[in-house]
Amino acid sequence: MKRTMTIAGSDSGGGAGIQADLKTFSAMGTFGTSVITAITAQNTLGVTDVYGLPAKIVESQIDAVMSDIGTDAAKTGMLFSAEIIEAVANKVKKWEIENLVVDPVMVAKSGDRLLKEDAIEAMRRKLIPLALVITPNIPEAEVLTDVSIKSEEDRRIAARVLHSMGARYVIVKGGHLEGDPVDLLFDGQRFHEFRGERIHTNNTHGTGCTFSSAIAAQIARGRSVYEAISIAKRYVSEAIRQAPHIGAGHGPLQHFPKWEADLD
Ligand SMILES: Nc1ncnc2c1ncn2[C@@H]1O[C@H](COP(=O)(O)OP(=O)(O)OP(=O)(O)O)[C@@H](O)[C@H]1O
Ligand SMILES: Cc1ncc(COP(=O)(O)O)c(N)n1
Repeated sequence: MKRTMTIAGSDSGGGAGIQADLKTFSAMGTFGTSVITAITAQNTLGVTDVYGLPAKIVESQIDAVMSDIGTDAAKTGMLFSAEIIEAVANKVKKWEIENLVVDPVMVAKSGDRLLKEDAIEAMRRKLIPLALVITPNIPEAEVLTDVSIKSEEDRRIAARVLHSMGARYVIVKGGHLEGDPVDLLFDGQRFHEFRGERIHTNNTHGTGCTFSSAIAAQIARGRSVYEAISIAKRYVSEAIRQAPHIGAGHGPLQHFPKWEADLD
């Protein structure tokens, strides 16, 4: 069985973070392991408290997983601080993790901050150069590149800047745009658009986490980055469509046991 590791924050509400990642890994037929960076007290309405863990325990969790179980791909989500980002980057190098998907999580759907302001430079310099795939949404791409994205041309410029920082594949997600969500991939040479149909709903808590985890799991299973993104997009759409209507705010998605089995 292929192995997938998430390095991310815990969401007590079960909709995003580590919890969404493990559900997605499982649905994709991979064995998921988890490295927790921060604990959030969170539900569908928002984040009421955050406790960042010391970088040392993040490092020892990675060592514990890698020294015994290993991984075929990994993803990062909420990394909270510059110290944690540096610790993760060092361990990714030490353990030679090449299939790394970086979801540069900065704020929750509710608007609460999940990454300290002074950690953005560490993300740019230490982690992005190690990424096989980086999956920013539009506001994250703007913060990382200092490009204000007002048009499709601006989005392409931002994707090029992120590629020049060292990420091999850049996908700037279109969930925050008006109309049907189109995600833009840049592989260093060509642009490719992944088109979806907008589902009008409040149940979108965890879409970004689910998307990046599904990409990591499909890469672990040997698919190309293009195939992995296309499968991840179908999975997220279906997971939004069948969301269970839990909580009074941005509700979580529905995950599907053994979804992978239906693919081939
Ligand atoms: N309402 C929607 N209907 C269909 N697809 C969506 C919708 N919202 C987001 N998506 C898709 O979900 C995936 C995640 O994108 P999104 O831009 O929402 O990520 P995100 O902004 O990181 O998530 P979040 O805002 O929860 O942090 C993308 O493939 C996007 O196109
Ligand atoms: C612990 C944690 N990590 C990430 C997110 C972002 O969620 P999304 O998947 O919606 O981008 C979150 N709300 N909480």
